[in-house]
Amino acid sequence: MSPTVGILVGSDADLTSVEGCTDRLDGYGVEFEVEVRDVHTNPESVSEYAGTARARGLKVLICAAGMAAHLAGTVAARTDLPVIGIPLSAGTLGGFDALLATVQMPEGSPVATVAINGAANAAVLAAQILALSDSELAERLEG
Ligand SMILES: Nc1c(C(=O)O)ncn1[C@@H]1O[C@H](COP(=O)(O)O)[C@@H](O)[C@H]1O
Repeated sequence: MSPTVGILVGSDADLTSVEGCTDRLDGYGVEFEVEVRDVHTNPESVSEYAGTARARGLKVLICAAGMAAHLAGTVAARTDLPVIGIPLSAGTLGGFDALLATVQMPEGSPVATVAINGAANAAVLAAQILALSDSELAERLEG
């Protein structure tokens, strides 16, 4: 099956921070893909990913980044798919910078933001969204 959840992280160093998300999605039997895309060094690559996501069968996007975390907001500006943001603790401000950068989106481009390092809840939220049109997944979530 092709993935329904696309997970982007801003850096290779962030990959371990989304393991709580990928482990949960695995447990729910949800197919996902994980890619490293950095909007600061390669904004075109982030735009391309977000702009083609729906056509490639993705239904929910999850973006995790620390510090000046513009990744989720940029993705949200380029797609109508639901976007979940995971602010990561990194640098000197403990993730508060990433939290504000992720959550404070303008009207019309929401990012559903979980807690700092809240990777597991991002998976739960993504699965809940998918379960709206997938009764078998809904049953697995209840169980
Ligand atoms: N906030 C972003 C974005 C982005 O928003 O696209 N890309 C990387 N980063 C963050 O910068 C920090 C250092 O990244 P590097 O490891 O690439 O130097 C990480 O916390 C990453 O999430």
